[in-house]
Amino acid sequence: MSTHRTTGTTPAIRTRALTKTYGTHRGLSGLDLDVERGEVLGFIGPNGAGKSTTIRLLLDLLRPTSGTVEVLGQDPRTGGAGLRRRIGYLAGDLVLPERMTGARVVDLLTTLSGARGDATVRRRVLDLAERLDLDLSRPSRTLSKGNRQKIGIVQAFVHDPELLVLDEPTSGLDPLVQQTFHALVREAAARGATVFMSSHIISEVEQTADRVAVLREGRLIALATVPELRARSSRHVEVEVDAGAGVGPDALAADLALQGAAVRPAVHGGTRVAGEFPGEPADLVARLAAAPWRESLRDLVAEAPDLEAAVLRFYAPSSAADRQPGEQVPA
Ligand SMILES: Nc1ncnc2c1ncn2[C@@H]1O[C@H](COP(=O)(O)OP(=O)(O)OP(=O)(O)O)[C@@H](O)[C@H]1O
Repeated sequence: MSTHRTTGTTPAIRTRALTKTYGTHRGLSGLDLDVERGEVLGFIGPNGAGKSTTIRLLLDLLRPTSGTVEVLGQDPRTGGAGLRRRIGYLAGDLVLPERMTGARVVDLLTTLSGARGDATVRRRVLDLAERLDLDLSRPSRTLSKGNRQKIGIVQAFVHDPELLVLDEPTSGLDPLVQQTFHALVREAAARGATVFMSSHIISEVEQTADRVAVLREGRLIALATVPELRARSSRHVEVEVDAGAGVGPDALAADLALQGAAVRPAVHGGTRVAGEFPGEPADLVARLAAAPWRESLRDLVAEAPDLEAAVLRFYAPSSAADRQPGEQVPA
């Protein structure tokens, strides 16, 4: 295992005005981003937002048009093999040699990344394969997309790198394997590794990410912690009171400050409304406790906050146009 993780004083990743254009086409525009050591950062954005471009710039697979990038305190351009060995990388467009077995591919890639084929690494390969339910004895060409992706995950994690850079890592994985993957990310973070992982949907990163950076059309349009996003997103709430309470739907919605309230069929023959509650759970409890109809409450539903909806507001062209890069999620 590496001994120099969490000892660095510089961020694991630092970009300043990082820009990449493809001819006249914009790939990434002026990215300023610090990813702290030991942090899990979810890098999300719709197709074509510039996620893979950023990742390739971090790994010196692409060169910036302008701006700077530092990875583990070094310039990826000059860091060479020494720097690469400290990084576990899963490519978004993973291509595997068709005839090689999973075991051979992992062996080759771990050798290239500098992890010698010692007993610790061999044990780690077998452990990862077992946890991911991956048969290493089969040639890559006979594997499904999800099983190929597992090979990519094994080779990224096997040498316990200081920094994991993962491009759409859960692509093709079934929900059970996704849970195993999230556990691997949490374990890596627990030992002090930094994880930079891209996705186009937040639900894939919210379980593990400390912060989420939202990219759209090559620009960083939001950077927030998951709790901040959660606090700023609304939750779907339904309340139902006894018919005998004589409370109308408008009063119910007003007492709870529900947004976009609509009348719903009442399960128990009373009055039922549904709407979005934008505050914290404690605010909802306080409003319920203060409501004149609280003794007549028959049913209550309060769903988990919809982070997807909160983030989708940033994807909408109108919301992004005037926002500055890095601006926090508004309330
Ligand atoms: N080699 C290239 N030549 C020209 N344009 C490119 C090239 N690579 C990327 N682009 C363009 O740059 C923009 C950003 O692409 P990028 O692949 O970084 O986005 P992404 O966020 O990773 O998207 P996805 O989620 O679809 O993988 C897109 O408009 C894309 O068409």
